[in-house]
Amino acid sequence: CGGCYGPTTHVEHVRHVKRMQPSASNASYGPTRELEWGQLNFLHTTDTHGWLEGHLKEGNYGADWGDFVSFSKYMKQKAREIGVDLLLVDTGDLHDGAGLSDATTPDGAVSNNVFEKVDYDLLTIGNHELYVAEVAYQTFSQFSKFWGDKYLTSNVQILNNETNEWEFIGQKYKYFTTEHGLRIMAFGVLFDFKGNANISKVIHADTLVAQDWFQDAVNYTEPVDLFLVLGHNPARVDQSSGSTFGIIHDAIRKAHPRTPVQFFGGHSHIRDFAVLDDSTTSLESGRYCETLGWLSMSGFTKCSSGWRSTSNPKGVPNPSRKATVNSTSPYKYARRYLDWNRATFDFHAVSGKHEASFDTPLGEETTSAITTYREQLNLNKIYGCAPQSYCMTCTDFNSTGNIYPLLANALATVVVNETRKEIPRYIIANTGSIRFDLYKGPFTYDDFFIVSPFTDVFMYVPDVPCSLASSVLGRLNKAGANEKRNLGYMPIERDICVDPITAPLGARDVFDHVHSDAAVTRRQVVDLVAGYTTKDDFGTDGDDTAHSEIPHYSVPDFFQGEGGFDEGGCSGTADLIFLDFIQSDVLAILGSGYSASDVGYYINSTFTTRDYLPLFVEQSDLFQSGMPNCTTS
Ligand SMILES: Nc1ccn([C@@H]2O[C@H](COP(=O)(O)O)[C@@H](O)[C@H]2O)c(=O)n1
Ligand SMILES: [Zn+2]
Ligand SMILES: [Zn+2]
Repeated sequence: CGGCYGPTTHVEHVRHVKRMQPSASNASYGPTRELEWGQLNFLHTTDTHGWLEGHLKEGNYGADWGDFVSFSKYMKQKAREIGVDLLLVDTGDLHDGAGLSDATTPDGAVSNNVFEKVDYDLLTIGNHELYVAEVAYQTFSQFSKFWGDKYLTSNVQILNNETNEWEFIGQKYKYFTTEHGLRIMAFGVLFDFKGNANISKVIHADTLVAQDWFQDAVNYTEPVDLFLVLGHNPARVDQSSGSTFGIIHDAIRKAHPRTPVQFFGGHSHIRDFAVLDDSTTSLESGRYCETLGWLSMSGFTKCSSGWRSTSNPKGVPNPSRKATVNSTSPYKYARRYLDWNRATFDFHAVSGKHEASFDTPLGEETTSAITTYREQLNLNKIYGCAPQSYCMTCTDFNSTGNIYPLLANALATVVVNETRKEIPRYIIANTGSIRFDLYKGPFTYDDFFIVSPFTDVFMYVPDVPCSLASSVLGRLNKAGANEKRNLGYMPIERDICVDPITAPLGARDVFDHVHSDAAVTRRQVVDLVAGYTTKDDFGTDGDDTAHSEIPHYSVPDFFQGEGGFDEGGCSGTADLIFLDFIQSDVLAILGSGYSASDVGYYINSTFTTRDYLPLFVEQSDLFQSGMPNCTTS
């Protein structure tokens, strides 16, 4: 391809990138260790956020949902062959992050159909299924009905608009017996989310555990060999994570001091594995179809559980670690974070077995359906050409390689009310409204959703004294975002501070390396592709493919664009513009002199965070000068 792009060659480029995924046959990159299979095994997805096409610009995460359909089918067959159980589980956040889920009305209208091709055993709901009433109703009336008793929402209700009664969106719990006899009690618990549309209710964990039905399920009349808790909830239970798994764990432990409890979490978008006690562990499997989580455990006996197969499958490695060093419990565990690419799937499926491919007819149909939907939604249409890559956290917040200075410029340039354009303005957004890096080269319709998927409206307070207006950003950042404060949630910063000048592989190089099509080719020079380098409670060997570390710089909670100022800066008054999503944070900073009655639409009720970047890209020389022959090189 040689880096050549144009409206018609882009799709070919996309296919080309998919074929450039790391090859399992090249020993210098990719997985090298077989998975440990236990008696009970899990494949876990979370926070897919519509990325079902896979990462078209990063070969290392380039498998699509069809590939996963095929791989998961293969793994289920393998589990049967070796006489063990394999459960497929998902922990929510299906929307807001890619064109396939967000370019339809409502979000998820086609992507949910694609998602449903995987034969999940259990699923639970994420906060992104609850922000918008229409999406919540779609989840209730379609998605939940499709999955039936597999969709667990132990603490989430919706107002049924036909009966006017509050109903659980899915099932409260599920008691079932696996193919090999394990008796499992499962729950699905969303963190104590407060931003849900008011047609839904999130029952907080401390209330949930006191409810009669929950206590009855924990003290079930039938035997339980394992409690399984899926939750859109950080896996790690510490004061700063905002996870409510600790409350659920305590409630189960009060009744069952030794029965194993297995948690699967999400929401904080990280790879993590936490040990809660001798027979309780908790796995979180990343985000955006970058990670497929693997958890296996053994230790069930025929006399003390319903298990009726061999104690450990033969011909494969088995879980070998107790949860804690001094554990007296019989359970042993293994966990792995698989990179989401075909080479990884291939390695764990067909490699060395002389089979041509792990693809199944349904997997291939799913891939074709994704291609068709993308064409129908015009997701490949190119709107501009990014002259360089801009990342969210791999460079310093104020540097030219960071996305926020670019977006501050975009806010200043295009968020303008023509009738007030002479009035100085501060435009404040939350950094969390930006969801992904922006890559050098063709900037497509899909990329608008990938970078800024939400529909948060630009509101404003007119004529705020400059002394006050100019202080709001700093004070907001000092206070932190309301949403995080309510949750007790602190972003989990990796303990990395890499100086781009002195780092062995400098920040700039790492960024280019990670984000370039040539990344995989360059592995011969740098040995490892940059990516996840996970440390969890079992150590540093969880990443199925070893990576070199990506620099990570922290970002404040808010950023702003400034427009309409003359050389003297702000004197007199200014318009204070902000997103409706952060209105309560802004009013809290403005203080008692201001209330919601002072707030109006700055442009109109439909101009949102989805609109400003497209406008900027179309208007700006920065993004138009490389057109129409846009290249990545
Ligand atoms: N309308 C919205 C909704 C959410 N956000 C941002 O997303 C964060 C939550 O995302 P998760 O995938 O972690 O659940 C939230 O904290 C906001 O930063 C937004 O900006 N606008
Ligand atoms: Zn998420
Ligand atoms: Zn979430």
